[in-house]
Amino acid sequence: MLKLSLMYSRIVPSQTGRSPKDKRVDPLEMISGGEGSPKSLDKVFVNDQFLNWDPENRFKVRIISARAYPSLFMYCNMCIRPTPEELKDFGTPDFTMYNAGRFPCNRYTHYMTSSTSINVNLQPKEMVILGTRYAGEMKKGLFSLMHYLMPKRGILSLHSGCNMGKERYIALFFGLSGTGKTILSTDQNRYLTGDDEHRFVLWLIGNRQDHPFHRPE
Ligand SMILES: Nc1ncnc2c1ncn2[C@@H]1O[C@H](COP(=O)(O)OP(=O)(O)O)[C@@H](O)[C@H]1O
Ligand SMILES: C=C(OP(=O)(O)O)C(=O)O
Repeated sequence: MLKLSLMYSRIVPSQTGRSPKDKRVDPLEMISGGEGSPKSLDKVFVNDQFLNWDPENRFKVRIISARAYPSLFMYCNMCIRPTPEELKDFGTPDFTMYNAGRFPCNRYTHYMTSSTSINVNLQPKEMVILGTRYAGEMKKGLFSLMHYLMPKRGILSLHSGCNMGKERYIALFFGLSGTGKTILSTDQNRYLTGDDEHRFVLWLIGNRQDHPFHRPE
C-alpha cells in the first residue's frame, strides 16, 4: 500500500491546474536565479517561436524549459513555428519564458503565496514558472503579455472562442475558463477560427495560435 501511494505521489504532480492566486504581473525585476532555478540548470530545452499570426504585430518568444514536455506543448500547440530561414535570423527574443515547474519556489520569500509561483515581468520581459506542471500557465502568461502589448497598438485582445458561418458572419464566445467557449465554437456547421486567444482589428480576426486568418467581406 505504501509502495503504491509512493508510486502515485511520483506520478501525480502537485499542481496540475491553473494557479491564479500565485500569479503576479510585475513591472519590476523579480528574483529568478539561485541554485536549482531555471537559470542555473546545465541542460534545458529551448525553442524560439513567434506570437501572433499577423507578421506586423508579431513577437519573438524564447521558451526555456527544464523538461521536454512544456517545450513540446508550446512548440506543437501554442506558438507559431519559424521557418528555418526565420530561425537563422531570429536574433534576440522580445520575451523569454523560463519553466522549471518541478522546482518549487521558496514560499517564505517575500511576495510568495505558496510553493507555486508564476511571475510575468514586463521590464526584463521575462516569465518564470516554478512549482506547477500545468502547461496552460505558459499559454496564459503569453496571453497576459499580449493583453498588455496589443492595446498599445490599437488591437483588442480577447479571451474568446471564435467561429464563422458560411455567410461569413463571425461569432465570438466569451466566458471564464471552463464555461464552454471551446465546446460552443466547435460547431460542425461553422468554420472554427480559433478556440481561445484572439485579436480583433476592425473586420479582421486572427488567432494568436497557429491558425489562418478569415476575412469576412
Ligand atoms: N452547456 C454545457 N453543459 C454542460 N457541460 C458543458 C457545457 N459547456 C461546456 N461544458 C463542459 O465544460 C467543460 C469545459 O468546457 P470548455 O468548452 O472546454 O470551456 P472553455 O473553452 O470556456 O474553457 C468541458 O468538459 C465541456 O464538455
Ligand atoms: C485553459 C484555460 O482556460 P480557457 O480554456 O478559458 O482558456 C485555463 O484557465 O488555464
